[in-house]
Amino acid sequence: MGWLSLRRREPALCPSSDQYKPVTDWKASTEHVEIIESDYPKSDQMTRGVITDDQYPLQDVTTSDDSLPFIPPAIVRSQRSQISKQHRRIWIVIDNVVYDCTNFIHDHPGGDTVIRSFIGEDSSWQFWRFHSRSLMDTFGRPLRIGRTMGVENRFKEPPRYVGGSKSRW
Ligand code: HEM
Repeated sequence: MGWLSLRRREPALCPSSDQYKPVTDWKASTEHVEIIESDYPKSDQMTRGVITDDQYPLQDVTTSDDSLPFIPPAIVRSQRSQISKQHRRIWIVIDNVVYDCTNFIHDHPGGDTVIRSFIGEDSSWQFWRFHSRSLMDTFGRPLRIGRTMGVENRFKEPPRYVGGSKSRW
């Protein structure tokens, strides 16, 4: 992995004319190489999308969001395409925190369909339309399994108009 840049060679002396002649060919050189840990699940996880309970356990409610273990976005998203119900984890993302609703979904007062429609996706703004912070602390916090980055919301949040000006809340 790295940046590949096209760098122009230094002008070469042309023996016939004793003048510098611009060289027009371009040489590719690797300017910066860095090894980063792959964001992608290992190939067997990628094809099967199978996550076991003990791989990403529920986290203690006293753990701060910042200290939660990082779950690569590709692993979070892979739950969406996991068709085997037996292996599918019902993970949703709210404000870059991953919640495992696999067991909770059956008790969700808003029904299971809404949560199911966000498996492996961000549902932040939709969540905050129906739940308060204290509700999140009581019912959501115990479902946290990790934090992530770059998992997107499929829907653009419609603007809210408060007192004549646009507001998110
Ligand atoms: C961490 C995940 C979630 C938790 C812990 C959770 C928890 C709850 C709780 C406790 C209620 C009852 C609220 C009350 O009685 O005032 C509720 C209602 C509801 N939830 Fe969730 N929820 C979650 C995710 C979602 C998501 C992703 C949606 C999708 C938008 C959603 C939509 C709703 C709806 C529509 C209701 C019914 C609201 C009403 O009847 O006024 N929830 N949820």
